Amino acid sequence: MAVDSSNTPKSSTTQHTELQVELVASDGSGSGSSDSVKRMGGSGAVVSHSSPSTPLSSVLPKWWRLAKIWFTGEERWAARGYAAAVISLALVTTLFSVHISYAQRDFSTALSEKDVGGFYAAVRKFVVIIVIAAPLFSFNAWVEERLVLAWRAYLTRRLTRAYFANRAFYHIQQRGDSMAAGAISHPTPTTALSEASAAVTMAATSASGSVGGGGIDNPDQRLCDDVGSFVRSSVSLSLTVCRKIFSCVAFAGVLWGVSGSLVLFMFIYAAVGTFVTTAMFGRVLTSLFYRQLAREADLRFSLVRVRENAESIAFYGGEGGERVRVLSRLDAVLAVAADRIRWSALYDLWTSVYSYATILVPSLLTAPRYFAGEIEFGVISQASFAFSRIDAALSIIINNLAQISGLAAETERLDTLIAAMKASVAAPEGDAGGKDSRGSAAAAASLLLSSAGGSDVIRRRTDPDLRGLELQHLSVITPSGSGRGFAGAAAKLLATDLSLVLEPGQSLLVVGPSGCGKSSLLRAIAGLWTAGSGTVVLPGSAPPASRGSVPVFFLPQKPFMPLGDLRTQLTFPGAVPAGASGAQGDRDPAVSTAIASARGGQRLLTELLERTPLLAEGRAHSAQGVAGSGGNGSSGGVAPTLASATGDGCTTGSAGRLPLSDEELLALLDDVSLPDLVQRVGGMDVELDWSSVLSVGEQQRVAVLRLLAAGPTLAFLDEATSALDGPTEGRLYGLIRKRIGCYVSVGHRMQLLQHHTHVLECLGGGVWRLDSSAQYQHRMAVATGLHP
Ligand SMILES: Nc1ncnc2c1ncn2[C@@H]1O[C@H](COP(=O)(O)OP(=O)(O)OP(=O)(O)O)[C@@H](O)[C@H]1O
Repeated sequence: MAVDSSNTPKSSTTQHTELQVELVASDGSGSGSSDSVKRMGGSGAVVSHSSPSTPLSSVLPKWWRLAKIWFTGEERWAARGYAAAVISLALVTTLFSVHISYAQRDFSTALSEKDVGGFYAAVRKFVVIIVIAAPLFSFNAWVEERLVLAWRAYLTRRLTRAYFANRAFYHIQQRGDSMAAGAISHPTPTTALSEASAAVTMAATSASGSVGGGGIDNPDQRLCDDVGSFVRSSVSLSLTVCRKIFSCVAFAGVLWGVSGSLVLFMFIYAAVGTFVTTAMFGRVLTSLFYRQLAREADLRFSLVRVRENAESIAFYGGEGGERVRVLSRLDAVLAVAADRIRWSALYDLWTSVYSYATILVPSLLTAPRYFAGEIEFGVISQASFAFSRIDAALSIIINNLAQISGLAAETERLDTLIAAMKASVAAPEGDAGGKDSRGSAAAAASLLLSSAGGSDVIRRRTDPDLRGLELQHLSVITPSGSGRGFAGAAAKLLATDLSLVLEPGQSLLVVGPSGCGKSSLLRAIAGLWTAGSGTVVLPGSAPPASRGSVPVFFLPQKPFMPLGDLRTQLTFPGAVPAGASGAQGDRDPAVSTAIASARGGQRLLTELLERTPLLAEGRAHSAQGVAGSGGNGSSGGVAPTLASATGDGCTTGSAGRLPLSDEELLALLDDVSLPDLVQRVGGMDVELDWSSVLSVGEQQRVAVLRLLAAGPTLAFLDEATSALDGPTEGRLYGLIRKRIGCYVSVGHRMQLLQHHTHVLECLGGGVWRLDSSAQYQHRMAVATGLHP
């Protein structure tokens, strides 16, 4: 073990106290809105404000950006085929409508003239048209539904994959979400207009997706509900526009034949109506949709949290507080709903007045010519029909404003989700965005680092020959101005110029007071945080001919139990069920390329896409993957191995690992003192809510089993045995010592000392000290007076 002397406290230059710089929250959503935080009257809760709600016209380019993901992706021919089919059907059905108008005209004229023969001829014509048109109309509806389904499936898959690429889910969560306190506050406006402006302002919060720290609210809801509604509304509105255009052209011809002045009047009337409608209701309804989506997601999230933490809440007796919190979120939903009802009523009143006027106009304008004997009776009804069709076409915004507003809100929310994913590629440290977009937070971080003598990104690389760990002048700072509850928080220097080399056979225990930065050091090594400077060098490939064989494996503080059977728990993150839809190929780089356009993202996403087929093929093909994984070690950049780190394990793509047989798993269960687990739960294939049925200590033993199964070159354990009794912890460390060549643990218990060769102690203010275990023990004994 080698250590740079600058890490010892004797250096006076490093004896500074905690450096703190006040940071201003910046917007990492990429939406470009500027945030400020204000205290709203009445509720007293903190609300994040940003620029006024986006006008509808600026949503169109964002909508197209989202729409073209499908239309230019790998399913583009299917997408375009569907689009061509529904547009053609819309055209055909419009032509049928024109025919129906002529049939109606003959029908009415025959009736008024008591022409029996003409009447039955018109009825026959009408029946023929309906017999052909009815199946066409329902076929049209069927194709439309299929299109919605195919588009939604594609878009959800693409966004979900991007959500998991480059750990976007982690960075987005780190940047904070709407569950921050201010998200549920509600203004108490006194007039309809102030309500409207409050709605607009509140909407901007969700529009930028930013609440107090540049994060986005409820990404899960965006992936599930918003994608579905976006697709449905897009299809329905696009088709409505197509139909309206066809109908406008077709019926304008019909109406022009009856009265040119009617056509002229129609256009002027519709233009004035559209202007008044969008000016009066456009922004308000759109912003109310934003608020509604965000508040409903908040309510659902608060209930999910209660379900996930049911036992802790019950132990604390915290149900009273939780009930109030859930009900306050319900109040926020209801308040938005009440606003919407009020504005919808006004909007309905306006559209009714507008529409009723159009019923009278055609009769008023054509009746004098009928009375003069210039036109027959049927022409009046045909003119009314054509007039109503053109009116419907020209009043598309007036009649569909509610749906347009909803689509605008969903477009904005998906657009900011993609922007947040891009930011994860550009600035994976969980900071408030890329270098350029970080604004004052970045400036403050740079200031902090310049005092620590660094750049502002921790570099990581792999060395195929390395069997241990190397830290070169590592400085780590917290992601500032980000994260839940960290909005505007001061950046904190956790390590300054830390250098060490850990060799095979050596092990390091990281100790220090709570909150000094032990786990954060592991976060920096794992690449979850990159704010800081220096270089982390990690093993690039697994030891030859070893079992599961991954170079590096992390066990986090909180064991993660995925959904699935017991085998999935034991082999996580190694096994992806064969044929699992989540692992289906998604090789078109549309979304991924968009996201990856930021610095370095392309390579990571390409790696992800390349690995996917193997993941999809699962256990059956994983043996071949081992052979392929030999070349994973690269000497520059972030190792693919680490790029996929999540949950308990950070392993080389799971495809690179040999599947474990049940016998091997049983033997490992025996090793980690869980010999009867399989029998107790009813078999390897049983699916349970594992985090509820297993004690925390049992979950930690399962996590250690995963580590032993992976057999990495280098392992990191962050208080991974903290819930275990002393003897069990000792037994597990005995196994780890035997089977893992090199490991780093974070822990508080003195008995862990005997399982480690070295100790890295955090002294605070970014200063660390490295000792051998014996030296450390001696120092402690002297400090506590046990040793002279
Ligand atoms: N996402 C974050 N954003 C900003 N600061 C953070 C974030 N996560 C942790 N911190 C802060 O970084 C500091 C170090 O946290 P860390 O989790 O590394 O502490 P630790 O030494 O492992 O503590 P413990 O022994 O209690 O687990 C703490 O002050 C913590 O509040």
